Amino acid sequence: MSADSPVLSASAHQPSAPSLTSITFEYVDAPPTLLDDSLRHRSLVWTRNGHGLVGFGTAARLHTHGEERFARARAWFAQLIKNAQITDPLNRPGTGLVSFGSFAFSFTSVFESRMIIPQVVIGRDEHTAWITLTGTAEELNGVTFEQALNRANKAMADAATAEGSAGSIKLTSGQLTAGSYVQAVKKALGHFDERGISKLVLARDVLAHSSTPIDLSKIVHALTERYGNCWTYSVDGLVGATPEMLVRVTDGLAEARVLAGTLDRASQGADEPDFAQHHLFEDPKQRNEHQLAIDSLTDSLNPISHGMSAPEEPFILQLPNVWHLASDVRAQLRADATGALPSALDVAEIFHPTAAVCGTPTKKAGVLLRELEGMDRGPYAGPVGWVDSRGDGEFGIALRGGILEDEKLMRLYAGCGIVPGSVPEDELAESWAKMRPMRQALGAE
Ligand SMILES: C=C(O[C@H]1C=CC=C(C(=O)O)[C@@H]1O)C(=O)O
Repeated sequence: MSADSPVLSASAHQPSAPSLTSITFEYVDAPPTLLDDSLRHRSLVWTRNGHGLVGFGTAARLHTHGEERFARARAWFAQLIKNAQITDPLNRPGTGLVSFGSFAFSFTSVFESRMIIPQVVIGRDEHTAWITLTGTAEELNGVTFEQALNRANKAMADAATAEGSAGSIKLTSGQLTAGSYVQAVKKALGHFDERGISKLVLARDVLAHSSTPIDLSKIVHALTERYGNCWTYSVDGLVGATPEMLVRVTDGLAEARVLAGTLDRASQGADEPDFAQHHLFEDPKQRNEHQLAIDSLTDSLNPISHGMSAPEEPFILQLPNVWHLASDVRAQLRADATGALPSALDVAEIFHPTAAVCGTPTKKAGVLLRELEGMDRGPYAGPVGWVDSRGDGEFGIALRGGILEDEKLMRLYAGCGIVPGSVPEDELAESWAKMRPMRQALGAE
């Protein structure tokens, strides 16, 4: 098996699921820095504080789009699990057969939502580490741990890019210039009453042109070092570090981190120690924006769960670039009539798009944001993460990131929740603050 093995792929029109074999080995004396050491230009990444998954190569993939993108992905993955031979002595979240996934924000997007089963997965959680190989039965017949380790090392070498000197970065406007973003925010505020909208999240994009090929492993390293508390992701050129967990499912327990309400840390004066408390936690506009995001999540979670716990008040999440109002919500998922619990992918579909990335009410906000942004968000603000054959998994919201459009060009995105009382120029400044992690990772500031 090599990165050049024929890829078993399926398109939206021919969703065929191959017969795969998947073998997991415990990696007993793995170094603590295992995941950081594994990051490469073309690796698939989901990591936080040194835990998570790094994948290499493609054993199978599905590309799909449109309104049925999640349903097709779920059906394909279910069929694939049914056909698979899985040997997994660890039986933990992220071991055994795993698929990475990245989904377009909108059903109108030309971006192809995708599921990718890597040939090699290196994983680590707080207790142990592992290597999973996935391929045909023939390829994996009699494979030992030492061979698995060799294959992992080979996959890492294949996924690396030639070291290039760090290039210079130039930022230019994307589909929405700074001026047209301010105008869009003004227009949004003017439409709220007549359209019955209480919150709209408007995004914009910026292009980062590099003088040399962009090495994604350098970006991912920079993000994990500085934003270790966020979930760093890299899937087929979509890369970033999101602070927002759409849903983590572990054995039927669903957990989400809802964010809405933002303050740029660069705006704090030296003589204002309680700055975030005053300007974020005690600000009625910010609290309203946050409450709308909580309501949207709990409305989606209620019908599929019981025993929900949501805090009465948010906490202040401090990141290197911004503060956010944050709330951690958890609930036990309900089994369906057949006794099956919803998977992380099922729940991601149900939650998407939350009011943190679309608005309230969802449908009306979605229509207005397409009108005012006039751009294709691609996978920005869509679910990104992984799911395993048990249904455990994690999907974050693809924020604070960018998409590699060609080897020297990356498109960065950021959006801001607009509510009555929002000041357009402040929202533009906030969008810059939200792009800071990627601008720094690219060396653009
Ligand atoms: C839409 C984004 O952030 C969301 C998440 C947290 C706080 C937000 C805000 O305060 O506007 C946004 O709703 C983005 O980073 O592109």
